Amino acid sequence: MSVRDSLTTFLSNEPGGGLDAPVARAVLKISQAARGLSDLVSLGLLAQTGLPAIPGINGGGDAQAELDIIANDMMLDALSEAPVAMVASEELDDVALLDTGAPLAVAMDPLDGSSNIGVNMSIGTIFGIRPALYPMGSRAAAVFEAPGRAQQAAGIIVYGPQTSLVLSLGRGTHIFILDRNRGEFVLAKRDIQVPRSAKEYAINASNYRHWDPPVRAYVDDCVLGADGPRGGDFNMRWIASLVAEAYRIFMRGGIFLYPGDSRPGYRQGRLRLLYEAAPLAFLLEQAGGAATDGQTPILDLVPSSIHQRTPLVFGSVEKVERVAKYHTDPHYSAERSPLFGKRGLLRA
Ligand SMILES: O=P(O)(O)OC[C@H]1O[C@](O)(COP(=O)(O)O)[C@@H](O)[C@@H]1O
Ligand SMILES: [Mg+2]
Ligand SMILES: [Mg+2]
Repeated sequence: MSVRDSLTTFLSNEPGGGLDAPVARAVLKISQAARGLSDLVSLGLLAQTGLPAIPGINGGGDAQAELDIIANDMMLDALSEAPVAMVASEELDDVALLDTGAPLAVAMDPLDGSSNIGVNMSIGTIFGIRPALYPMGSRAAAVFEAPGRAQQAAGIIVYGPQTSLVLSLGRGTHIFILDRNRGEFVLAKRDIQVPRSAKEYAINASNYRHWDPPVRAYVDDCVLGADGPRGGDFNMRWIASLVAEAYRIFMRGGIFLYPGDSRPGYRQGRLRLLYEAAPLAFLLEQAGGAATDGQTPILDLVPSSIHQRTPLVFGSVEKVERVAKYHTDPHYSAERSPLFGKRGLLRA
């Protein structure tokens, strides 16, 4: 395999059946839908405001933009031509049944970062593919009530200046770029590794007052920079598009946090375990990075419902581990900064 091989060539060389393997067929169908979606996004016709043509609320409880609904329909149409038994989508209340005897189940966020549609910023698609294994007679949703480690493949597609696919079939994480002249995704980087050291952190800092003390302490120390216990300065980034933040972290390292907070409905954060956090965690672990809910690896968590939320911390391993220490080790969350006194009061 060489850089510039097509996704089709890449998949045909994968062990376990090449292009005939169910996972390869599902990935190809998703990539074809993504090509169509990329064209639609780049035309901008649905992006004037990002507001919904027909106002609606999705299965996850968020307002839907027209493009959210179109992306969902395009992905579902594509998956109905793949060996997929069922789909759990951010845009559907319940699991959609396709070919019920087929071997795969797909969880997806058809369009992530949709608040960015109207402002011409990167948005994306997130998907995780797992075996459609469930005891006879149980609900279809039970198939998704298994840890993220059950995934066989996962990917994100970023519709940005480039349309990029970050893909793992469980043997490393690879980047493909949509080559519009060839009309297909081509391999751009094989076996990427999340850089270990980086000076960027990403968090929606407007929620500072709602965070728990360990998260405040971590961010306080980043803000203190060279004057604090970290002994060096940081940059902060917030795009409000999970796929775009993730792509930057795959390229440059760093850390992303969307913690639980004290706002009503945000105790478990904002992001969804099954179709946002778990696929990303799969890609990150395959690229030498890490993803937790603050302490526990995301891939060990079992969703109890398809739209369950989770706090999410991901990026370079050492940084993610450091955040966990702020939750468990008083040495990290206290005494190491001039803000100690304030923190002590907060924790009391
Ligand atoms: O507006 P906030 O609270 O900063 O949240 C931003 C987060 O919400 C999301 O937009 C949620 O995804 P959806 O757009 O698929 O609902 C993430 O992409 C992003 O990280
Ligand atoms: Mg999303
Ligand atoms: Mg979405």
